[in-house]
Amino acid sequence: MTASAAPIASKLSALLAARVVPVLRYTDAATAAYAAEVAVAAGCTTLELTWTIPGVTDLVRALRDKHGASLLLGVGTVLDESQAREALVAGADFLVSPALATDIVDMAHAAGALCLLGAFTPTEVLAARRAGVDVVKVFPADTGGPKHLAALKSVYPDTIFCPTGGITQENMGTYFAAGAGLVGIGSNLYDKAAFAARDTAALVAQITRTREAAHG
Ligand SMILES: O=C[C@H](O)COP(=O)(O)O
Repeated sequence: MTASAAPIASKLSALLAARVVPVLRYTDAATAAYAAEVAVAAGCTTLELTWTIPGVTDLVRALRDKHGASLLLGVGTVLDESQAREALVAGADFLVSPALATDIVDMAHAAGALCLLGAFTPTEVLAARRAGVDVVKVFPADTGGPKHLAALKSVYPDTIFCPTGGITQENMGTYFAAGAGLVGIGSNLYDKAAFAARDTAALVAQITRTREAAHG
């Protein structure tokens, strides 16, 4: 495993400090690479690259080579041990699954990486906690909204929640108020017209505003 030697605790601190995790889900690697560079230019210190990006592990390596250990790189939509292993070998700092893929938690930790598993119900959150996850990804967040998150937080106050799915710059404050430790933003992070036009300056300005809003 080639995950950075930084201890898991410091990676968790860095993830929480970021507040917003850009979730890059694209069907081609070049578009994902562009989205990653825009996010970094806007000051994002962490990125989640979904397994659905062709050659995602090559992209992880390329971003690591270019930006070093200070950029916290996660691989998302990890569904099984084989994907987890490849992501960790590529140097992922964290793994994210949309579901209770409890078999990848110990693998991540053994490689010095964090693990975020998806859960939606109180029973699923309990299973995620028992598996030792670092953060529970409440997915899909907008199905239950901030009230659902607040209800989960009320019974699991020491769990770090990362609602993901339908989060926007406009609504993320309601999730933080409901107890989110951080949020994942995918399709709403980039203005679609600006992204299509590859208007980097506009995108950087927009994402900078989102980051600043997340820090209150
Ligand atoms: O894995 C998470 C989702 O792809 C992100 O959802 P979103 O695009 O609604 O933010």
